Amino acid sequence: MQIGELIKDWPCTMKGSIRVEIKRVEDDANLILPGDAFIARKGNNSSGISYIDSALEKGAAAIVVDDENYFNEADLPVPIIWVPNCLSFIAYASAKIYNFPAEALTVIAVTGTNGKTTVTHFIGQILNQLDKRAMVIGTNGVFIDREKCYPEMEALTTLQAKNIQFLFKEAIRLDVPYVVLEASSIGLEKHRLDHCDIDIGIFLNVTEDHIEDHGSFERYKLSKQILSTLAKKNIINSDDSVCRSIGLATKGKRIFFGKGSHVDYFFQTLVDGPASTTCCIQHKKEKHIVNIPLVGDYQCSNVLAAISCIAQLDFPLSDICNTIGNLVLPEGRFEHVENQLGLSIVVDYAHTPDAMKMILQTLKKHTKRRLIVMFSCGGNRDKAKRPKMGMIASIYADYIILTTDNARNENPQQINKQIREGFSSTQEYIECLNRKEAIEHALNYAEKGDTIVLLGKGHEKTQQIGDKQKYFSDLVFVREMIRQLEKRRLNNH
Ligand SMILES: CC(=O)N[C@H]1[C@@H](OP(=O)(O)OP(=O)(O)OC[C@H]2O[C@@H](n3ccc(=O)[nH]c3=O)[C@H](O)[C@@H]2O)O[C@H](CO)[C@@H](O)[C@@H]1O[C@H](C)C(=O)N[C@@H](C)C(=O)N[C@H](CCC(=O)O)C(=O)O
Ligand SMILES: Nc1ncnc2c1ncn2[C@@H]1O[C@H](COP(=O)(O)OP(=O)(O)OP(=O)(O)O)[C@@H](O)[C@H]1O
Repeated sequence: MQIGELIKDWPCTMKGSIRVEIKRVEDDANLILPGDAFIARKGNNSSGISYIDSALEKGAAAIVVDDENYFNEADLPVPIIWVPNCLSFIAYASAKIYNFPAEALTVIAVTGTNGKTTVTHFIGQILNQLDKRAMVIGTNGVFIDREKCYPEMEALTTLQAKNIQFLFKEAIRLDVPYVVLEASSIGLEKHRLDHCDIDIGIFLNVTEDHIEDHGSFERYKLSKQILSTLAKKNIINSDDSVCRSIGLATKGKRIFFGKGSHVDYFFQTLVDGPASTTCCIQHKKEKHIVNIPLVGDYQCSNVLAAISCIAQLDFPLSDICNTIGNLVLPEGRFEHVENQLGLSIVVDYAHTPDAMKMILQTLKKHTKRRLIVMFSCGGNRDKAKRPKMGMIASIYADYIILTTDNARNENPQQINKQIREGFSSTQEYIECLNRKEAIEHALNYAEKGDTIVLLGKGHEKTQQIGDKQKYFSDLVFVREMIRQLEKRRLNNH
């Protein structure tokens, strides 16, 4: 596409020829290929302007900036364009280069502090069972019909706009009509979901997370709210007060789901078992009894979010309800680890106060003996949630193992000290900073009938210490340790 065509409907100023051919838009100079337009945007760590020379060496055919002074003074061998905001331009230009692919797809975006990965995967699984192909994009990666693909994509909850638009184009090429993606507050604020032609937006819950990134809870909420303006129809959890207020302020079409019988789709828990939950799902006068193979009211709410969404795509509610018995959680979410030690061992991704409360409340209810909780909090972010998570852990746990969870540039001992501010004075705990040793300690400390829950890392395969990502997987390590313990106990008999 010629650069003139690319920018003709966008506010901008240009120097140079409008006839230069552009293949893609790219904001990382390291990834520039000949014929790309390099978007030299300001970042948190550096400015893309420092990388213009490198982009030109790699064959950039045009440069886009949002720095007016640089634009005025620049004298480059290729066209240069000034736009008011590079991030919003990159979303538009990526969509335009691929001929606005989202318009040919059904796009569903799920936001919320917790449950986005879970609900996007549920929607994908239900669509598959209804014989529809679906692409799911989010924290755990990109999946087509439950197969992981595009492993080279950066691990973000909401991918950069250039990658989302590329995947939309891929979905069309591969004949996948539904794309379900996670909408993080950061992704929404950074325009990654602009020009995605979102058919349905889903609001799960808004509690505390990323407050330091946004500056305040109010701004975090406003970032989430952006989705309600991008989506043609919004599906809102009426049990969450912030979501409800966003829903009520929405001018477009909206559907509410939750526990109250006054909402469009509601559920009532009939049997709350140790491995599954039986619910009555109701829409107007239509009622269905479903057996959800999951525990916890919050999971029923996640399932209802997915059901309400698919029902809006004109699938009969009875057909949708028939698929619920086969739902499985994504990797690292309430994942039971098989063992012959007589223990219940769960790996979970909870890393916010609300998520922690949900999982610990659920586990406590179904634990035969003691609940042993291993966790810490991430470094360089959201300090306020540390004592809150400490308090929640202390309410439910019989024994706590404080460890390290992406301490980044902070001292993990200091992080754990802040967590302990929330502990009750009688709380039994130990600190094992080495995560491997912490898991080992949990397994050695536990006795038959106890429940161990390893929180915070879920599916993740790395631990960030300083600026380095080191390999670590709770799931891999705990399985390995269990095997060794089982062998040792067998030999001792
Ligand atoms: C806050 C945010 O959006 N950060 C992303 C952003 O970084 P940045 O804007 O600070 O960019 P920068 O590093 O200062 O660089 C400025 C510009 O120079 C370019 N550059 C930089 C270096 C270089 O050698 N060459 C070069 O061209 C960069 O590509 C960029 O265009 O652009 C980077 C390059 O694409 C991303 O890797 C980075 O995401 C980082 C990995 C990240 O951790 N983001 C997190 C905070 C994030 O987005 N999280 C949300 C929420 C998750 C949740 O809900 O838990 C998510 O949706 O994932
Ligand atoms: N509806 C919910 N309400 C509160 N907590 C939840 C809910 N659903 C899941 N959780 C908890 O949150 C954890 C993370 O779930 P999930 O990965 O689905 O959320 P997410 O919003 O995608 O998280 P992230 O944005 O960090 O990727 C789960 O392991 C579980 O402990």
